[in-house]
Amino acid sequence: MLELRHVSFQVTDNKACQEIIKDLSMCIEDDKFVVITGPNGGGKSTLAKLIMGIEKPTGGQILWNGIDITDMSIAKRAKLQIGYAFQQPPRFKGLKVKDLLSIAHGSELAEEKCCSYLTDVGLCSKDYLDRDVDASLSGGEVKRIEIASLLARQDLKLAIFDEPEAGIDLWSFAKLVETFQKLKEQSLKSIILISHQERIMELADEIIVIDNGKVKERGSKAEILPHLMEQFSDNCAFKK
Ligand SMILES: Nc1ncnc2c1ncn2[C@@H]1O[C@H](COP(=O)(O)OP(=O)(O)OP(=O)(O)O)[C@@H](O)[C@H]1O
Repeated sequence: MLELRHVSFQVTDNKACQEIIKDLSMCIEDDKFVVITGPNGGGKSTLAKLIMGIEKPTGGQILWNGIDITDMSIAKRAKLQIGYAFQQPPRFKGLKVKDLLSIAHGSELAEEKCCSYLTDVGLCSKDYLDRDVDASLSGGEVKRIEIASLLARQDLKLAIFDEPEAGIDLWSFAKLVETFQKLKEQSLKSIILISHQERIMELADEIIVIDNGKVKERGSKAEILPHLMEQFSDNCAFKK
């Protein structure tokens, strides 16, 4: 179980202090598929980065299966089987896609297995295995390779996907929805998926709305989705 206790995160910008996450407490139960949503700038990615250790909270505690991970490095959290796919993934000059997938997997992956992870994210695998994960890939390609590398981490107990739909075409998005549906059915890990997409929210066991650095609402999709769509239909934060 993941537990956040009174977590806060402040930054100082031009001498002004901004509180991005505000005394936020929540638990994510094991093997749940949780979608985090909410308006742009509400603090969703920051929250994901705090869970992964990319940012350090300025207050509060984060516990993973009862272990206090608040001050742990990203590498240590990765060893505790927590993984994160960035909203804007990094590129690795000189590293081939098949090698990235093997590194993520933790051992040499057979070509056939690499291909199946790439197919799961809507990429025609044979075209990509030997490509470098560098600036020659488009934004949507690198994004899907990043998601495939998290899928290749079979040991994960908590997988965090930050807006997997961002920059992805409609055909690949349909494939991704199918892949997330399969992950949910396997029920082998907790999944936190940050998304604005109704079709992804429909997969959720639970939806958490983060707004202005706080949990604004949380509940089942039956409780949250209908009025969420109503509430935000005018400001285009959510797309069908
Ligand atoms: N290191 C930082 N320094 C200054 N401001 C920051 C920093 N990190 C985040 N912010 C600000 O905090 C707010 C929350 O950012 P965050 O990326 O977490 O939002 P989000 O909910 O993921 O938004 P979106 O839906 O647009 O991806 C934004 O206003 C952002 O500009």
